[in-house]
Amino acid sequence: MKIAFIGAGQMAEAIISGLVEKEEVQAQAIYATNKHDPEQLQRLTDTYGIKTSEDVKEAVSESDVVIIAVKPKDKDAALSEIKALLPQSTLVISVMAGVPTATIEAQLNAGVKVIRTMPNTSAKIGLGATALARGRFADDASIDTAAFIFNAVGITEEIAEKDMHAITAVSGSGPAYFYYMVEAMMEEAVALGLSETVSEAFIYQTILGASHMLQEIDLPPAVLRENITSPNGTTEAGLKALDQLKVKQAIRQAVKAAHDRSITLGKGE
Ligand SMILES: NC(=O)C1=CN([C@@H]2O[C@H](COP(=O)(O)OP(=O)(O)OC[C@H]3O[C@@H](n4cnc5c(N)ncnc54)[C@H](O)[C@@H]3O)[C@@H](O)[C@H]2O)C=CC1
Ligand SMILES: O=C(O)[C@@H]1CCC=N1
Repeated sequence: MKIAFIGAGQMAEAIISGLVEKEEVQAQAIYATNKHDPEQLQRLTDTYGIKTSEDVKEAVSESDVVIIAVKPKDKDAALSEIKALLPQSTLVISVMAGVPTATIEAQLNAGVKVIRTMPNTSAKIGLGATALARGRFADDASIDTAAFIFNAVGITEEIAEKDMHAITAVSGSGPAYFYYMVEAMMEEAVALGLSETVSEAFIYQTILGASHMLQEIDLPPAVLRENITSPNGTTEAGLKALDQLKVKQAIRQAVKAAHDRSITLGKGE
């Protein structure tokens, strides 16, 4: 399978890195293109052994799958550039937040097969989570192809397209919220006198352990939390501070804000 990436930034690199590492797709069967950043293209070639070019023509006309990985604001330019080059049989996969399949279909040739996805950057290490939604002309084979690509870099699930905004808020943006929490914990750990090295080692291991507990122990997060919280103990004191500052509501508001922004992004705002 030959895959062309239109847009070779953070998300494209995460997918490319995961794919090449897993050896599901040959590096030489991956073609990446972008705009105004030849250094990034050269770096991708040097790092992953893939083909790169600023000229989309060869990449698109030779590929079975074209992955649109530009920012939503750049979609019109990117889609109009590939429209005439795209063979009818090519599957178009979008990773763009918010952008409906109908918008992409309207800007390409009639009947084009489109799969909209929402991956996350953890694809880079094979631990991504990618939601898939089919466009009007996509069939089971289209979903199978998209699932093959994204299963190589994590888990996948087909969902209804209307749920894409919610999944974007939860798993597309989600890693950033955990990094934010780690940044805050690191800052206070150092303020309390721990070295950066010790803080990093213990906080990273703590988040890894908590994640594995959620995955491997058949208990809801609330029970796992209660198991750590001794009456009048340290955890209770910490959680009280979180409650007083309404952190739960703040996190819910963050997810809602990301969801709402996905909707407006999709409208081109
Ligand atoms: N970064 C993330 O965590 C995630 C990003 N996404 C989506 O992935 C897409 C890309 O995001 P990032 O990789 O973060 O952005 P980025 O800014 O790192 O990369 C965008 C790339 O598109 C290229 N580009 C711009 N206009 C172009 C054109 N007309 N033709 C070809 N290339 C063009 C740029 O040169 C750049 O390489 C966005 O639509 C975003 O919503 C989805 C899930 C997660
Ligand atoms: O912030 C964004 O718009 C993209 C989509 C999901 C994660 N990053």
